[in-house]
Amino acid sequence: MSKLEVRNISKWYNEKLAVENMSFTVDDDELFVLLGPSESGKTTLFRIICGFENPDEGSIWLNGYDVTKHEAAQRNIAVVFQDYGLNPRLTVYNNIAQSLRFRRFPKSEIEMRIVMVAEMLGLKDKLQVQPKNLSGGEIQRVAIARVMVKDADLYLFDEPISQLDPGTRRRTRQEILMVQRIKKKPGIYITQDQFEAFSMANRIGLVADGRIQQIGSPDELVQTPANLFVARFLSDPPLNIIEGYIQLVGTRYHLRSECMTISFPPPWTPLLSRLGPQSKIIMGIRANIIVPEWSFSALGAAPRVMMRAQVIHSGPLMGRRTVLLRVSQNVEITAEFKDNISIQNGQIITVAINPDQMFFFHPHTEELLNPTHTSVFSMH
Ligand SMILES: Nc1ncnc2c1ncn2[C@@H]1O[C@H](COP(=O)(O)OP(=O)(O)OP(=O)(O)O)[C@@H](O)[C@H]1O
Repeated sequence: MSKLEVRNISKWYNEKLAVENMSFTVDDDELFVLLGPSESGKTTLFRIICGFENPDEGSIWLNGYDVTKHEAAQRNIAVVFQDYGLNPRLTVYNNIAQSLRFRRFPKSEIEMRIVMVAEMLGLKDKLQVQPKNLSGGEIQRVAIARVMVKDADLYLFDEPISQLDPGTRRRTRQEILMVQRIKKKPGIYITQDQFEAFSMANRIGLVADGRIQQIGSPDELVQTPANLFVARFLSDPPLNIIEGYIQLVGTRYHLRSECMTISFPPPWTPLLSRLGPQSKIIMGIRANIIVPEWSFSALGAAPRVMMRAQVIHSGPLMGRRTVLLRVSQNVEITAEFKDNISIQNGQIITVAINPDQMFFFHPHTEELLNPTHTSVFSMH
């Protein structure tokens, strides 16, 4: 068994709690992506896992052993750093060989491993070159080659491709996935880029303000975001956020906002009654769930909330159309229509939203309110 366990890690820098009670495990053969905005605590946790920094609380377990007190060199971890960490005075060959020499591998074994990895990563002709004579993509591949020659218990990648052009990024992502496939060990990949996270991760740990906001597969995070932060972070175009107030009419709760009224089916009643009368609720509406009148047939029998809207602005976006709509005097929302039908500014259209695809968040904690985790509107 080779597995990483991060248990209740916290780290303070003076008054600042950089990492707060973070816990997760990464299994063999799994690539776990730590995704989050700048200053969310990713690098601090990464340094603690590597052994460059001590946690104030919690422990790190590798292969069933507590390695929290082990020096970095005692942990068998392979790392690709953000700045690649190559030695500029050494050739590519010697940069790759460094860690194997440190571990006293025989010369012939070192050569065999380097030749094999250089072949795989297209670096055969560069082995005698110094890093200053390499392109950004080649430097990146040398950094990957250095981790690939090792037999580590854990592979870590800290924002390794943020400085590369899009084509080289794509290639490098494939190479990192190849390391995972070949090594079959736990891997952690750190990034601020949601596209990168979604294209690589088995599971994502989304972090903000030093805390893990949610852990799950890419689909789980998109379909059931734990809170408003997660829903916003994973929405592009940005999430439409509308506030409404609940009202009990007879036995049923309604949510009234300036632009729409939604009648909640009975499974919502216990949850809404706990919020109290007239409580605020935050609605989150992704741009791509707003359906224009000419596509209503696609909704079939799905429940829908209808709104009249005036087109303020519309612009093409890679085969789609992003449209800014005014749906009431003070509320504008962004919709994303799949078809490229021509729309005029000022035009009045009707749009529909399936409330099962909307998110409702607690007014104070901003956690997702979901009474059953199923599509309750469709059933009533
Ligand atoms: N050595 C340090 N001394 C003091 N504060 C620090 C130190 N390292 C990090 N911090 C603070 O801890 C918080 C988390 O920083 P960290 O570098 O872990 O975030 P990050 O998510 O990796 O950000 P980025 O993506 O920009 O690298 C930040 O507020 C940062 O200013």
